[in-house]
Amino acid sequence: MGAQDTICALASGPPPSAIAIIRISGPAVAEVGKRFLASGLPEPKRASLTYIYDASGELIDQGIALHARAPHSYTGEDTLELYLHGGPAVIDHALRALTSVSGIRLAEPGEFTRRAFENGKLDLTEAEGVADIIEAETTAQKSQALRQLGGGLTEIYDTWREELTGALALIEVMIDFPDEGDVPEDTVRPILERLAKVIAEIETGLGDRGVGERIRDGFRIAIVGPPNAGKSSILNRLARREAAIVTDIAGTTRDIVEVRIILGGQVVWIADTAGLRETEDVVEAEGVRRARRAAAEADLRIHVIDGAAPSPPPGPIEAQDIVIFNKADARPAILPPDGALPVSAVTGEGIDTLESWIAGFVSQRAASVEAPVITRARHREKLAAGLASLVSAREALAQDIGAELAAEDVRMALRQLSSVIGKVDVEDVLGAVFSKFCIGK
Ligand SMILES: Nc1nc2c(ncn2[C@@H]2O[C@H](COP(=O)(O)OP(=O)(O)OP(=O)(O)O)[C@@H](O)[C@H]2O)c(=O)[nH]1
Ligand SMILES: [K+]
Ligand SMILES: [Mg+2]
Repeated sequence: MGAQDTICALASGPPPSAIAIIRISGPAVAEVGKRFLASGLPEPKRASLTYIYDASGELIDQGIALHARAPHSYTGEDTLELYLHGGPAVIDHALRALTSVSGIRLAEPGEFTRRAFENGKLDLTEAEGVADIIEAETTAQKSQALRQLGGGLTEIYDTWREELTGALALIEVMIDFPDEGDVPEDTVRPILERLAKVIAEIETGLGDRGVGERIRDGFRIAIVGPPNAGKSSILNRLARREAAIVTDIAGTTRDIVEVRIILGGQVVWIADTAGLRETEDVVEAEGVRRARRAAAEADLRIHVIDGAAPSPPPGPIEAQDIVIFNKADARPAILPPDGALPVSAVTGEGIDTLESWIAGFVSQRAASVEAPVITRARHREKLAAGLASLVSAREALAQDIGAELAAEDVRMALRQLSSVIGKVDVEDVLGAVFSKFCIGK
């Protein structure tokens, strides 16, 4: 897929729609204007109403053409957008006509944005912001994507890179003038200060409890408790559908059943899990193992006490966790413990309160980090690796012979940070990032 190809795609939603936008980018745009548009290629950035014909002179549609000249376009190449009537026959005719021209083909997913990246219009985190804003379902996701698209992460990484480049230059001075006796403290101190600043900021970024990733991908909540406590019944209440099987047989749920809902303005994944108990049954035991893992990985646990047969919770309860006392409709065997929310999955009692507790938790957690530095696992991995290199550079500097090692570590850290924004050897990363886009973006 050479950059000399001209690409085209439907950029608007699936037909039928009021308007279909067909996007074309690449060197053949001028030819398309000449061959297909009755009034020729319009002036850049001036909308022009025109008839659009195919190569055999058959009318495709009447529509608006909008042209942008390289490099003043989204992709950085010559582009043309056609606003047509959004019917399947129109779209099909237009795309067939365009791709019949040699050098014009249909775009791969994300290829327009990939070209924008390759032409320096966007860095990688900004390109990810483009993908995220299209996927955004909540206002929180949208704001986060907009911040990223606007260079919010780029700015942070650029500051770190600048700081580290400065540190590296100072270390190289130490290496170049090695035989002046002991390295004076004045030489090392500014280097250590720079490293310490970046290390502290990356540590803060990594210690955000995954808020940026959760806003983007959803918060994780696990419903846990003994068999037959009513966990699946609670899940079904929250999901407002029969997502999980409910029976009076203890050990009904084995696999994790996950439901995605929006609460407190956040995407929330609620996982129903197998009842926790010792069991000889291999399948159930595997379910229990998965339940424990889901509980450990969740941002919040909902511990379900069986009001009809209470027993102490089998798993650890963390400060933020919610404890509910289910089957409040049945004559409870004991009073609900302090702080436990009486609920009935059968009558629906207490479910509203449970939802507002969950909403309160996720909106508070989301607001606990003002501007997350990490919004994807990809960022987290690179940052963690970069941090390790910087810590090792700091240790090396503490030793007399360590300047060479420290320089290598700082260079390594720079590479890790640069790859987040796509400034170094990123071919593998690019494939992974852009293939997840929709076609036409
Ligand atoms: N009276 C009453 N019964 C309930 C309530 N919630 C659940 N039950 C009943 O309790 C039994 C177990 O419910 P489930 O939702 O399958 O319980 P579970 O915790 O998912 O069970 P396992 O998956 O086997 O661990 C079923 O017969 C439900 O109808 C409730 O609030 N009140
Ligand atoms: K059950
Ligand atoms: Mg169940």
